[in-house]
Amino acid sequence: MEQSVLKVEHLTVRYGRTCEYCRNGGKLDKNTCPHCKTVWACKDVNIELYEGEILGVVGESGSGKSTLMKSLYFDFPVTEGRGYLRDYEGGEEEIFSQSLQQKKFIKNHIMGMVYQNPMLGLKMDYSSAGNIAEKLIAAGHRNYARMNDRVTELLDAVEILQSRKKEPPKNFSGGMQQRVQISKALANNPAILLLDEVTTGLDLSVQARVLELIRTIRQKFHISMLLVSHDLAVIRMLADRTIVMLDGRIIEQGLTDQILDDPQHPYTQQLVHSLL
Ligand SMILES: Nc1ncnc2c1ncn2[C@@H]1O[C@H](COP(=O)(O)OP(=O)(O)OP(=O)(O)O)[C@@H](O)[C@H]1O
Repeated sequence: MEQSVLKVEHLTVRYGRTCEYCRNGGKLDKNTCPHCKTVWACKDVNIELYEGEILGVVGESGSGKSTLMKSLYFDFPVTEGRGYLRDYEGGEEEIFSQSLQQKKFIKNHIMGMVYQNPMLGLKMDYSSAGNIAEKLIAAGHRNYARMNDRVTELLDAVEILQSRKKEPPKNFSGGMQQRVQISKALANNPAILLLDEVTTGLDLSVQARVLELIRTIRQKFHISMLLVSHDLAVIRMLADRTIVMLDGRIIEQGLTDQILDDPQHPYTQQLVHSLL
């Protein structure tokens, strides 16, 4: 088996102080402790992401998908669990326990994130080129000409006209904002791209272009992606393998075709059949 680029073991994220009942594995009401009301947003999640693959994460609203992505990107702390990146200290160092500075290094060099809400990933008042340059500078770039070349290359890759590179994303349509966000996330050639519901809320035709772009980027840059979506059509189009989340836990995983054509868990069956 080839080496994974990302390995996550027993990831748990909870909101609340917990009580003896839920700490000892008492039955939850969906993801919430009936006694102390602690929310177990992710519980004992294990993931391996391999080089060049797209791993889909699907599940209903509240199943823990965004929590998983945001905790992988260190947007908030995990309660328990371990993570390892092939490109960080050869996969030998646990990432969640690193210092803030090391986490920044990982975010600037090894992982890129594209949020559902472009306001979380972009400075809406900066120029698009400035947004990308910010990411390059954070990774230590200082040479203006080289940065300018890289910005040109990235905007070309996401099909944003060079004539618009000085415009701020707030002037752009939702689909264009997502493309600027993708170019910013790719700025420092990360090994891994995290994509959190990136086409949700876009018109169907715009959605199709963004999805096509993601496919092209995977082929061109051979980048590994973790792709969260509640939309099975998006998952079918892009993901090689898929994990299904319910109430903070992974309940089923496998090759995407297998999961969608022959779901085993009753919840996945319901999810798939509701689309037929
Ligand atoms: N700050 C918080 N405090 C308490 N509970 C929270 C907090 N943030 C998220 N949750 C809860 O954690 C659970 C997982 O939420 P999360 O946003 O990860 O789900 P999701 O699958 O991404 O859903 P959606 O698609 O609606 O964003 C939900 O029950 C949510 O209410």
